[in-house]
Amino acid sequence: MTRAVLGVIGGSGIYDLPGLEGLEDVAVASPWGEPSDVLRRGRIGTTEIVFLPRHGRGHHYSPSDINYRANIDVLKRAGVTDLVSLSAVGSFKGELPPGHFVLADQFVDRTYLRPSSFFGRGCVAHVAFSHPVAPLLQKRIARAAEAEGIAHQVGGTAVCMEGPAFSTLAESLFHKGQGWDLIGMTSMPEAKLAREAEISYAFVGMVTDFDAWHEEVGPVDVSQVIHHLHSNADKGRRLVARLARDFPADHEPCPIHSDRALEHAVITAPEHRDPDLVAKLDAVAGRVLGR
Ligand SMILES: CSC[C@H]1O[C@H](OP(=O)(O)O)[C@H](O)[C@@H]1O
Ligand SMILES: Nc1ncnc2[nH]cnc12
Repeated sequence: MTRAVLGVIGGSGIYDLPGLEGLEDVAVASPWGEPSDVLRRGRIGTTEIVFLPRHGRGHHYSPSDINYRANIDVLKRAGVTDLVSLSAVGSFKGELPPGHFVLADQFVDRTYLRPSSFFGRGCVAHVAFSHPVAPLLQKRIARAAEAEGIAHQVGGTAVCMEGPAFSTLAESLFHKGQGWDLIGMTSMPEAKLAREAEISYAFVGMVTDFDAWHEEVGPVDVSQVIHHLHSNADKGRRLVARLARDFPADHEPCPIHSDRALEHAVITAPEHRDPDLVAKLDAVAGRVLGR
């Protein structure tokens, strides 16, 4: 049995988690570079929580500048077993208006400026990623949303764009035409890296706008986005508090093996592995690389 540690990545508008007991800030070093901020550790009830604001406190990293590898690496080093990603998103559906939460479980990666794997030359690994979200964690979040009376949809597809500018009208109509639900700028490569690090991951998209497609609403209005960011942030914090309150003491083995994703993934023969890369992988892949 592994003790559960609930990680929370706060997105735009969520730079803190009030209500943590026994709070301490811990600067965790990573061989992958600078994470977005120090980790804030604490407890809600008996559940251990580790919180990291994705853009840093003060929001100084743009979506393309975030060191996603360092963020996931330090969360792994802190013992995080289950990770909830909170993210402000645009919606492609009239029935998913600002204020709605969407527990997306599919992603389309349209980013192009971000390293998206811990692995590479000298240690190649291929993890399964057809189902990026851990179903038991998603179910627990859905129950917490229900209990808190937060309007939400379970499941959905989020496209991740590079940003930081919002989409053109043509892009927005194209994305909507695909039948996708949401657009954001940060789910990728975060979700992929969590899988490589064998952390069970779930995503909460908190809708702030209708992107650019909506004829009556028009283009994204940043002042409206910020208004909704603030009201969503309060609900997001309530959601996490409820999730934590009812969280099991031990990590629940993931039925789709998101917590064992590296079991057969490393393909480079031991004698051909780059010792420097293997050393950097101590936290993420130590379980299978024998470190
Ligand atoms: C302020 S709206 C655009 C900004 O908000 C989202 O950030 P996050 O996913 O961290 O909540 C979006 O991805 C953009 O970075
Ligand atoms: N319309 C949008 N496009 C991309 N990211 C977003 N985050 C919030 N709203 C967004």
